[in-house]
Amino acid sequence: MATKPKVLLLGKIEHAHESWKSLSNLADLVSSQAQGRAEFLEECKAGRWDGVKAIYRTFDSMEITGRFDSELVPLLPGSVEFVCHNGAGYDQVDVNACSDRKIKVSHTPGTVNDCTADVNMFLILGALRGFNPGMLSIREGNWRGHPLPPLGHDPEGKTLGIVGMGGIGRNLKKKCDAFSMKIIYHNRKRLSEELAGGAAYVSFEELLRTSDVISLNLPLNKDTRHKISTREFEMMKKGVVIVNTARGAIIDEAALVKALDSDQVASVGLDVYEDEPKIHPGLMSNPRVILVPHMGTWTAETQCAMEECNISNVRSAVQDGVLLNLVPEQVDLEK
Ligand SMILES: O=CC(=O)O
Repeated sequence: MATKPKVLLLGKIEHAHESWKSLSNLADLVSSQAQGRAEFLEECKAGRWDGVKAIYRTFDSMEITGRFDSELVPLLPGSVEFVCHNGAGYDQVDVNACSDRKIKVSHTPGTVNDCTADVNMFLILGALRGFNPGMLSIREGNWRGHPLPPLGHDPEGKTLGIVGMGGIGRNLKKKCDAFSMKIIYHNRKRLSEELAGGAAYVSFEELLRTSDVISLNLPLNKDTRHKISTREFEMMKKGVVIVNTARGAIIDEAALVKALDSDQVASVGLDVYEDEPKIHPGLMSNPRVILVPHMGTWTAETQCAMEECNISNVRSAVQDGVLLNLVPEQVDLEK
């Protein structure tokens, strides 16, 4: 009888237990007991994962392996053909290092759109309306605080600039339509009229110069790291509001703190940080900054859907040799 391929689990299955178990009809399910990156690399070098065809990894498995980078990927056994990442953002995986080894990478787009855009909406409303100072003072027994917090602003009629018009950006656009905001966007590629849904395409610079609220909805990679820094803050309207549910390192946090301190930026809503779980002290101490601890996808429904999606990718990889949600960088490699 032919031996079954192996599937390596890095991290935990928290919800989709039945689906995960059902994979055992196709593959031997194995998991690492490594307590950290050094131990995991040793396991790889010792041939512990030989025969593994697909890897299911979670965001939190960073604690076990660290980043899937150009040091780790070459140490994976030659049998590994697929890395299935449970998350829409896959900056924890060096896709080029995987492509060099002909390893295909998948992620879980789509499943996260609604819930991430919901947090985005919460941050836009919270930051524009300036709720945070009052929410802090009420818990200190101070009602709205003394002096009173400055008046907030209505979303209606404000220009929202969405940087990155993928699934989350487009979902956010629809939500903001309900608040009568004027939506402009910038994206690597201009979208069809149908996908843009009435949002106007503008250059990055025009978006920075004309938006009242800027929402970052683009992936983190070498081209987008610190895409928003001192120069970009200087181009923005004075008193701009910024929200980020994408990845912290898209913003240069030290430059953001300066822009807040000079009132160039009026308020900020953040779900993600440059060096999670550390938060820049200048953000932590500023009541005009709403801080959410990376909870964009933190709902029962979405966590479950993400796991199911990732398991479907593993199943399809093992059964049919194809990933359902191949990362965009590798789509051309397929041709
Ligand atoms: O941050 C969450 C995700 O990338 O899915």
